[in-house]
Amino acid sequence: MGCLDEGNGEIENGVSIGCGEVGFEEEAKPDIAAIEEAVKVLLLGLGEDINREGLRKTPLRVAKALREGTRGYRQKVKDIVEGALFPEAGLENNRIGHAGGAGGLVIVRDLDLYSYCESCLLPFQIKCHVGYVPSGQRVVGLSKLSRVADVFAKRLQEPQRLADEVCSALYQGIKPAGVALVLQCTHIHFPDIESVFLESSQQAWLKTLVLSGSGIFDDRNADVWSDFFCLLKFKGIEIEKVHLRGSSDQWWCPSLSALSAKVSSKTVPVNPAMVTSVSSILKSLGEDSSRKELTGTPGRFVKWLLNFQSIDMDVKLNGSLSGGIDSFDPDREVNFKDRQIHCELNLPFWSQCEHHILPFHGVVHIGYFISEGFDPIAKSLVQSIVHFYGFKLQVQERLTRQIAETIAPLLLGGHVIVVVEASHTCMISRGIEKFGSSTATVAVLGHFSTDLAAKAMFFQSVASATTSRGQ
Ligand SMILES: Nc1nc2c(ncn2[C@@H]2O[C@H](COP(=O)(O)OP(=O)(O)OP(=O)(O)O)[C@@H](O)[C@H]2O)c(=O)[nH]1
Ligand SMILES: [Zn+2]
Repeated sequence: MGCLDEGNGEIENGVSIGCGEVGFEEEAKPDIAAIEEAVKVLLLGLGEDINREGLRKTPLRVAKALREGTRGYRQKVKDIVEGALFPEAGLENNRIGHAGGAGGLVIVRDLDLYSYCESCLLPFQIKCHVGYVPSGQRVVGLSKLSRVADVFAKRLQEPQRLADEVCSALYQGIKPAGVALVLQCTHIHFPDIESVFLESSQQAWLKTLVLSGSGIFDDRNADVWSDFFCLLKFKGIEIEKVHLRGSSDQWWCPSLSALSAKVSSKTVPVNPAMVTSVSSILKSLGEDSSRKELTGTPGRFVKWLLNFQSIDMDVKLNGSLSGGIDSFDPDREVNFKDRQIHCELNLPFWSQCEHHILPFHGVVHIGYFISEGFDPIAKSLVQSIVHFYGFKLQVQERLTRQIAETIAPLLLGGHVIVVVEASHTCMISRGIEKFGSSTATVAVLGHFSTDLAAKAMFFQSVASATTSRGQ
């Protein structure tokens, strides 16, 4: 079995590689109790009752999720790679060419990883493609490429540094001819109340792609890179078609964008006790909260969280509700002879699961009957109702019910059906880590609970809208 040689390389934030070891100088174990106390401060800052049913265990769940999400600080590359280097012959009697353990390119593609964004503390998704060119007649166990990538993903990260750290650790750990990485990173959009109400068509995702190479991949124009991209193309990953983030890109995290900084400076001032508690969470995780990339992070995370307090939104919603409906006549029943089903489909929403304070987001579909002579509810009002209930600490079933119960009184007879489709970061980035999973919930009021044909008609409209959304 191959063994690791001494290798020293300094990686930023005090983490160094010594004989393939990667980890903080001292063993940093997150202080779960301290993180729980800090999360309670955040919940109180949102105007929440920390003793209510859904939130009682939330501080502990959040502390466990953060500990899990930063376990990389406590793992060592050496423990992963050592014992997983296998002797593998190259070409016989030195024929010209390269293959096997002496020069045959190896790539593991489509590794799903999650990391915490160091700028805003939200989890971001990574599609990782990692490859190397073996040398010295030995190859590494394929799973170790993913495990080493996960060591660095399970930290507070930024895409380019993540790619460079994995590349460097593999290059030092395996001692191959070269290592290369392509990371396709996806960050949830960073909505703020103002801009969300202005243009609800905001896309929910921001994407970037970064590369890193060492050894024979050092030179971006080396032939071996075109071999690497060809093997990615077989999986439909066309680098040319993906925005390759360069140094000119002024920011990766949407919370750093000028728009977000400008708009959010207009929203409620950030609560200093909440900012201090996020700084204490960073310290409990063993991070150096004074390192330049982290100095603004607590404030940016609190600004994100303040989207989910419910205080001033009530005013906003009631204002539009009372002014919005003038044709409402509670006694007039729908004349089902000439009724139609009006659908509002693919209304975007963002929310935070109250169990883990992690985003879940997706789309809302709403159907209701309208009669001749009655106008549908203004789409902007329906979208405001969706955002009003989205921007709270929620569970998806409650969100679905609340939207239906708020819309029903605006309708003749109150007949409404609501479907919410969402992906839950808490089920993808941690815990069961089921990438690609999504949850749908339904609320039916009045006639939709008995009129199966009407319900089927609505579901059909959603199905065609979903296909057109390319889901
Ligand atoms: N019904 C429902 N459950 C949710 C929602 N968001 C998060 N959850 C669940 O909340 C539950 C919390 O369960 P706990 O066992 O207390 O916490 P946990 O140990 O973090 O759970 P795991 O996610 O299974 O690791 C999990 O099963 C989550 O999937 C939601 O919108 N609706
Ligand atoms: Zn971010």
